[in-house]
Amino acid sequence: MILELDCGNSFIKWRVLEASNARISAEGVVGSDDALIESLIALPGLLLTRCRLVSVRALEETDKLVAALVEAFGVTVSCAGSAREMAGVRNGYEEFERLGLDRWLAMLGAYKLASGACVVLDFGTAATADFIDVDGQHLGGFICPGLPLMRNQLRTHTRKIRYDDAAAERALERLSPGRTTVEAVERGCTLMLRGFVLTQLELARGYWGEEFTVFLTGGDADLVRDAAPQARLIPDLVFVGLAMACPLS
Ligand SMILES: Nc1ncnc2c1ncn2[C@@H]1O[C@H](COP(=O)(O)OP(=O)(O)OP(=O)(O)O)[C@@H](O)[C@H]1O
Ligand SMILES: CC(C)(CO)[C@@H](O)C(=O)NCCC(=O)O
Ligand SMILES: [K+]
Repeated sequence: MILELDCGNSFIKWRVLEASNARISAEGVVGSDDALIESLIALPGLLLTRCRLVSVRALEETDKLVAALVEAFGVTVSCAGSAREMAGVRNGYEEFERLGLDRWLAMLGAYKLASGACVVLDFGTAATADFIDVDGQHLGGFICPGLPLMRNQLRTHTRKIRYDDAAAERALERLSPGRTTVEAVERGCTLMLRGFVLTQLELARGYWGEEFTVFLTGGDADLVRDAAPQARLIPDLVFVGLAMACPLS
């Protein structure tokens, strides 16, 4: 069995694949290294042969996680690394190694699935956009605060914005102007993300007319789906790219 990990800034997304047919036999989202190891140990019949991971965390944090995996499961771990070019995609950053690896892998996956010009929109801790031309050239991208960061900035820097997660979820049943604080904040931030999507689509039309594919991914992608009805929602886009960057044969 193969363990795949996407280590973001807030969460670790994990899944276990059968080595023979690449079917997903278990998956989850956890908040810490310890929670990951616990979730995996709890799986009946787990026999890990390999592990591949992508991390946007600090090197020391990633090394610590790798060491914990080796210790707990005796597994060999491959980590995705930066590249100037891979699978037909050319990294557009001035310093290619500075581009976030989650963005890079999502781009590899997107370009493979689209076989043409595409925009990748990822909604996690940060919201990111990346543009890939029909010939695989990465034109660059944008990084903004995602919903969790926007919400937390408001909570942290104001005295009177306080509410719980359940209220936040209820507030998003509609997007009309809020009549309570929680509605005003949750709907306002959601509209910011939708505005972000619309702007990226406008930019893409400027480059390519209607000849491009839009990909949505990340934990909050669902919240912006209405803004891009033509988009392909691919929650595991980073994992698609991870398999390309870290082949196990
Ligand atoms: N099962 C889940 N556990 C945690 N968050 C979830 C879950 N499902 C959806 N989410 C949403 O996903 C968001 C987190 O996004 P995601 O997991 O893509 O990235 P992340 O690890 O926070 O950050 P990064 O962008 O660095 O990968 C949260 O704001 C939350 O609302
Ligand atoms: C932007 C995030 C936080 C999105 O997860 C990640 O891709 C990252 O840390 N990137 C490094 C900076 C950059 O991509 O320019
Ligand atoms: K991510």
